[in-house]
Amino acid sequence: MQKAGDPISSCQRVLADGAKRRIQKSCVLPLDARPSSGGASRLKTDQRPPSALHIDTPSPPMTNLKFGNKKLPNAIIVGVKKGGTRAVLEFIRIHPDVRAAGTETHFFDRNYDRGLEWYRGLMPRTLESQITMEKTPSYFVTKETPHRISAMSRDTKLIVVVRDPVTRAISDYTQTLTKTPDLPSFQDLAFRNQSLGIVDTSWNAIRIGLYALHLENWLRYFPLAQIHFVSGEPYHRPGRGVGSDARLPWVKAHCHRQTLLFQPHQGLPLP
Ligand SMILES: Nc1ncnc2c1ncn2[C@@H]1O[C@H](COP(=O)(O)OS(=O)(=O)O)[C@@H](OP(=O)(O)O)[C@H]1O
Repeated sequence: MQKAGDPISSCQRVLADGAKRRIQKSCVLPLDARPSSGGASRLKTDQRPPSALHIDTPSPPMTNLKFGNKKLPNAIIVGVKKGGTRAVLEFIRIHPDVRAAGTETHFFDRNYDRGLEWYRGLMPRTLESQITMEKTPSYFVTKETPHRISAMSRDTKLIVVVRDPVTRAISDYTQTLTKTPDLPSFQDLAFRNQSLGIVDTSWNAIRIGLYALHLENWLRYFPLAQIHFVSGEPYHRPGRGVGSDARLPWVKAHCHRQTLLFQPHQGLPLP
């Protein structure tokens, strides 16, 4: 693995050229893990001098190669919805030893009946040394999920991205509002009695933010040490959360600040 002080690597140059992350990650593949190329059809491998094996054989485009196997995730971002989970996953997966499912699988809450092989099929191919991840924020508040994940593997690392529950609720409400424009106001939904200030904790946008309540369910199946909590707050400031985040030192190690491009208004690294 590259050290923080190393000069710019070929991987970083690829990133600087604007190539896709998939190519960037291929930079770190050990030579002995690369499959032999299609040049063998012209000359049998055992007829060739050993020195020529890697020199005069044209390589197929890297994007056409399939490395490794699909594995069940070692780590899952289980929540919380609107906590900044996408940003955290995108920053973590900059690390060349991490590969993640592109979309939310919802396996443990909506698709459990499809079985583990279906779930495995959604995962990216990884080498032995690489970590497989996925994120589905609704897992955190789904009663069955902790038990189901522990049945898959009790060693699964869990990541929970938390955010101020009030701003989280507003973010959640705003998203719903875009799909349902005639939704009652936030205040109408948030309070059971506005004049007495009694909050309606049964409203989903509020209920999701009762982190301690949901956590109790997880602690029945996983020790606290296996659950990693991340504050999503730094990720909510455009342009922050990467170079300045001491918890993600590998981001600095693998990417020069200048090569990390940001989506305007959001701050996610470009795919
Ligand atoms: N760096 C960065 N890039 C992009 N978006 C960021 C980032 N940091 C935080 N956010 C804010 O996180 C909110 C979305 O959270 P999630 O990714 O967990 O949403 S979801 O549950 O997957 O729908 C959503 O919050 P709101 O804007 O308040 O709705 C995003 O703006």
